[in-house]
Amino acid sequence: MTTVAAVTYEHIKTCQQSGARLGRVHTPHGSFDTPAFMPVGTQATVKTMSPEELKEMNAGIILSNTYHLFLRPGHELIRRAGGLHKFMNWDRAILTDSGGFQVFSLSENRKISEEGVEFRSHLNGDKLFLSPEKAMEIQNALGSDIMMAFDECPPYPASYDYVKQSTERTSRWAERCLAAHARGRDQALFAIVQGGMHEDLRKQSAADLTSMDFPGYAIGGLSVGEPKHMMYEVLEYTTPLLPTNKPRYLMGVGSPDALIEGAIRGIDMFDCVLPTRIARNGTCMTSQGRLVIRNLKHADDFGPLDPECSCYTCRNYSRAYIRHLIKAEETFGIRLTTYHNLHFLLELMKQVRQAIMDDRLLDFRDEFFARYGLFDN
Ligand SMILES: CNc1nc2c(CCNC[C@]34C[C@H]5C[C@H](C[C@H](C5)C3)C4)c3nc(N)[nH]c(=O)c3cc2[nH]1
Ligand SMILES: [Zn+2]
Repeated sequence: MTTVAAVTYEHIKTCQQSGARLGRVHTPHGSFDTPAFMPVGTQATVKTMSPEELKEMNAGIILSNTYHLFLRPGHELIRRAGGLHKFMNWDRAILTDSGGFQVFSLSENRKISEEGVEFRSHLNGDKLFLSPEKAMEIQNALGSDIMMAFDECPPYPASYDYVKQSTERTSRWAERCLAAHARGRDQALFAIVQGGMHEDLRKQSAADLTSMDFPGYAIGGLSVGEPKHMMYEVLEYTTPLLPTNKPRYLMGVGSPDALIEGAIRGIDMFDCVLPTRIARNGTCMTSQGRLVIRNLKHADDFGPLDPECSCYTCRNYSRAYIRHLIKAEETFGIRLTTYHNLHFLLELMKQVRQAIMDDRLLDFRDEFFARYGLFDN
């Protein structure tokens, strides 16, 4: 695993049929192929998975989070532990989100100002404050390979004027993040393009941020309840505004269909809680679509979750057994569904990369949808 001092993007080829790109992202903790799905580890763990299991399924990068780790156990403790990699025994790449999104989705009575966001902890009600500078301090303490700029993800729907004010503030915050980011560390700071569903605001945000020359760019403000076709339209006019020699990360996406459609529109990196979250109530992604293991019809089905899957769960356990564990609320049950769902998405991205290599990603999409049925969220 070659490691490099900073984060760089290596373009390998462009799919002649779809325009999607095959690449590799190199980081101080190893490289990963793109388009890539990044398993999410909210509280310094990908729930119920060990680092060894994540490596077994070839996860090259995982996500963690400023907001949750700031609240508990506190970033200073993790700094004293030697950083997040050491703390959670993960020696591959880590990306941390900046916390802004979670303040809006988790905490009560938050107050946003030019300075930053004041909010109450969703754990104990303590009054807390996040700002571009604070978000940089926390992520520097965590030692993640890729840090995200502190931004505001506007709610959907929102007025044009609200999105305009918010997007312009996010650009000013990005400048403050750059200034505050401890220089000389081998951590890469990615900017986050906002602008809601408005082409002129997306253009303005992309122009502001690309003029500051970040090593990578995320597209934020999507997957916030807007119709899928709207998200794809925004991607179609936003991705081309970003440099081709740097990674593009679509935040909070997504379901299998959205991963394929995003790759077709030039996205390299994705994160989504879906596979781990739905696994905890026994819902599994399979090559034939969504499978709810609690359904009675699986009670005496001694076949695997997915006959086409080669994962540890599908090689060793039956639907009947997994259904029993989930009904009995045995934690081994959600370990098995989580392992399978993560493996499914990581495998799907491997097939997407192969389809790009073979210049046939649009054909792959049609074949996938024909068998899968559109995943309904
Ligand atoms: C779902 N749709 C969506 N997500 C979004 C996120 C969070 C990405 N996931 C990181 C996250 C978020 C939570 C849950 C897990 C762990 C940790 C806390 C980090 C993934 C976003 N994050 C930022 N900074 N900005 C956005 O515009 C944004 C838009 C999103 N739209
Ligand atoms: Zn499986």
